[in-house]
Amino acid sequence: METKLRIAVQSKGRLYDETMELLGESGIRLTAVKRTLLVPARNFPVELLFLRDDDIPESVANGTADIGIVGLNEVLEKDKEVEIVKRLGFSRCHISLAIPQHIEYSGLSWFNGRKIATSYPGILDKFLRDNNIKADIHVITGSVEIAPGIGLADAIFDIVSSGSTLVSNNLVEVENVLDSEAVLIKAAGNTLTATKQDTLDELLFRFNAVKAADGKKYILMNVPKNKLDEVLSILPGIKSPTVLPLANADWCSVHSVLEEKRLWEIVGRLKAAGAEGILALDIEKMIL
Ligand SMILES: Nc1ncnc2c1ncn2[C@@H]1O[C@H](COP(=O)(O)OP(=O)(O)OP(=O)(O)O)[C@@H](O)[C@H]1O
Ligand SMILES: O=P(O)(O)OC[C@H]1O[C@H](OP(=O)(O)OP(=O)(O)O)[C@H](O)[C@@H]1O
Ligand SMILES: [Mg+2]
Repeated sequence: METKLRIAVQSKGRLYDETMELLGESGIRLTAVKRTLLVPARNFPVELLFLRDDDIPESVANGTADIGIVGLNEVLEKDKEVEIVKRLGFSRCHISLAIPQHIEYSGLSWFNGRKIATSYPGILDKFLRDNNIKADIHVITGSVEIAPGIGLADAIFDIVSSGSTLVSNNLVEVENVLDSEAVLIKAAGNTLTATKQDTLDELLFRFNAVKAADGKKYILMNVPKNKLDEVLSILPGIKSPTVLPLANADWCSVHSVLEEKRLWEIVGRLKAAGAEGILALDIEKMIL
């Protein structure tokens, strides 16, 4: 029996790079650069099945793959028998209704009787039914944003991230229907073999360690002992900061972990409090 955990991943596109980065940071090395559909890892009992993202939910539901990494939007759109094991926090976007900028939006009822272009008819149909709106859904697979401009539809329902595609097509987002991100899925109600479950547990453990380190910095500094209390009161620390003696008995070395977004604010306060020789380092993994 096959003992390798088979993971369906996007073969190219928006999810590909970050999926491969996450697997790489989790220590998984592939046997060869992909060009074949199925590539085993050389140091971990997994193999990657490279697919179009549209096919990932079905491949997991029917057991072709054991797990998959795909956008939540595709999972909901395809509506296959899969369950979400973990939200992965990358490829964040939302799926929204947008209308031409010049229109004064009066609320959801504006969509009654309108024609909406989308690549996500399943999610849109459910949203419209839940809100008692009767609109005409026009399915197109790409370049959805140009539909209103060429008279193909009154509005669109599509992926929005920075919003720049909307702006360049003179559209404005009026309803955010779904917040999406990459998710790890498995077949609903299906139990993996004990060996594959062990592999999945180890994989999730590593993903958590990679994610915990994300956006964190390790900082260390020299502090005069008479300023130690003040410096410690500035540091948020995970539990409590490490304080180590130095050759000069009047000084000590303080180590801690900070959120990167607060780094400059905290460093400024540490300097003012008397800390010197402050170093801020990247953290690769954090095992909590
Ligand atoms: N601009 C964006 N910003 C962030 N995430 C996005 C963006 N566009 C798409 N995504 C996410 O990445 C997923 C894959 O997008 P991509 O454009 O690669 O899909 P695709 O063209 O359908 O690819 P495929 O060829 O595999 O079918 C989307 O389903 C969505 O979850
Ligand atoms: O809000 P924004 O940051 O502009 O991102 C949104 C756009 O990104 C995606 O398209 P992508 O750029 O992947 O091109 P595609 O049409 O080839 O999918 C999506 O289909 C939107 O069109
Ligand atoms: Mg696709």
